[in-house]
Amino acid sequence: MAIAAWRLAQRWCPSYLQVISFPVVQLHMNRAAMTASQKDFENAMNQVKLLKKDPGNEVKLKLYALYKQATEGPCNMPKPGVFDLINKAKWDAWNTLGSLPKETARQNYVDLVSSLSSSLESSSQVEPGTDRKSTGYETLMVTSEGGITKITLNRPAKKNAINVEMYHEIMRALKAASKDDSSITVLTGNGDYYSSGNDLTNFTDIPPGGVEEKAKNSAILLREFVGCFIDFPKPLIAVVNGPAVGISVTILGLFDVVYASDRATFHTPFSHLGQSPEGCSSYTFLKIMGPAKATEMLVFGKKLTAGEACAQGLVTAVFPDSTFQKEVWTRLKAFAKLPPNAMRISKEVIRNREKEKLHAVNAEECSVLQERWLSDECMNAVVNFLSRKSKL
Ligand SMILES: CCCCCC/C=C/C(=O)SCCNC(=O)CCNC(=O)[C@H](O)C(C)(C)COP(=O)(O)OP(=O)(O)OC[C@H]1O[C@@H](n2cnc3c(N)ncnc32)[C@H](O)[C@@H]1OP(=O)(O)O
Repeated sequence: MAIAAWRLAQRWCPSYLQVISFPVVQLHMNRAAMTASQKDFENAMNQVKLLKKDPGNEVKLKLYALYKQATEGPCNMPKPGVFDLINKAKWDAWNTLGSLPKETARQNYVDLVSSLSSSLESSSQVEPGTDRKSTGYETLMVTSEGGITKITLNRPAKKNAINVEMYHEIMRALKAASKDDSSITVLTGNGDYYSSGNDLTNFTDIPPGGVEEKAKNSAILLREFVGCFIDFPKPLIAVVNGPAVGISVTILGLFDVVYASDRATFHTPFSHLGQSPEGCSSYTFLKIMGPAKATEMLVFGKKLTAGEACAQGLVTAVFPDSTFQKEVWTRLKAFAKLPPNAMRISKEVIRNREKEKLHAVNAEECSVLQERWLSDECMNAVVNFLSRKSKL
């Protein structure tokens, strides 16, 4: 069976990636050490064998990298030479995962295979209604299982920077999650980052109307995006698997629960970028941590550790990175078993009186930002990042 999968993989792989073999073979050697999640992992390997279409080199590299990370940990091989194209591509894919814990890699592997299984017409028989994967997302992985819809930001090579497509896809996924039969919704990131915030290349695609039109369109998009979080009707949980920057931090004030790995950091460097706060943080952060602490973050760009963010109320609980996924998902699975209508109505009672205020704050923040994006301070910061002169 393993050899058949390997042959299939070989058939899929065109020229320069031909030696990327699927890690099914090694998996069979590890059967003895199987745990519950190891079982899921093996099921995922079997799913791969049932795919009828080639998922493409990018996906195959992701599968390879996640397998290596899940079984061997962070990339420990010397970097291949520039002319060794195949091994360099594999090494790059693995190395991009940084210090992603083995358990997370295993989970991400399972999620990736699940999303492929639906989109590439798996021939396996999946019991209807037990484990649905949404297709048609380029920048996300979306799964719905056991009462939990999980939205995973999936641009790990770009530290899950949110490009225009991802803004739209997150809105679409949230709208779908608000209507599906899941009880709770989770947002998390694939790879070593939760998200590096707004993709700074968003500012480079200038329409015929020039930078003013770009700023206007961006403000409209941002307002709609944040509005989806304000209005989201079910319990919304952030599983912050690694560092979070910019808008991925500010919208946390609109989540109901925020769980963080102790590897996560929280950074809103708006002044450094010539920008101003969004995601309703100019209101929610003040309520959560008081004006002085909020000012340190939002005006002076102080980066918080997960422990500090928890002490200040932005984060609900922090877990050691090594047990993060296990501990968090145990909790989430228990929450998902609670009566869904009671949870939705309780959220409504807690949040509804603030909604109008939040929409007004959102509108004001977007209008201020629309001006900021046209400032020299902002344009210089973006140019400096894009010309590799500065990072956070
Ligand atoms: C519609 C518009 C709405 C706007 C809403 C307003 C939102 C505001 C914000 O979110 S402000 C925050 C913006 N984010 C940043 O300024 C982060 C910029 N990134 C960095 O400083 C660094 O990349 C880092 C500290 C996050 C990580 O550093 P490091 O570990 O050294 O990794 P790399 O820099 O090599 O990154 C790998 C790869 O990812 C690309 N990348 C990372 N972050 C972004 C980003 N925010 N935008 C675009 N690209 C990003 C980086 O360029 C590398 O790409 P490459 O491999 O070189 O192709």
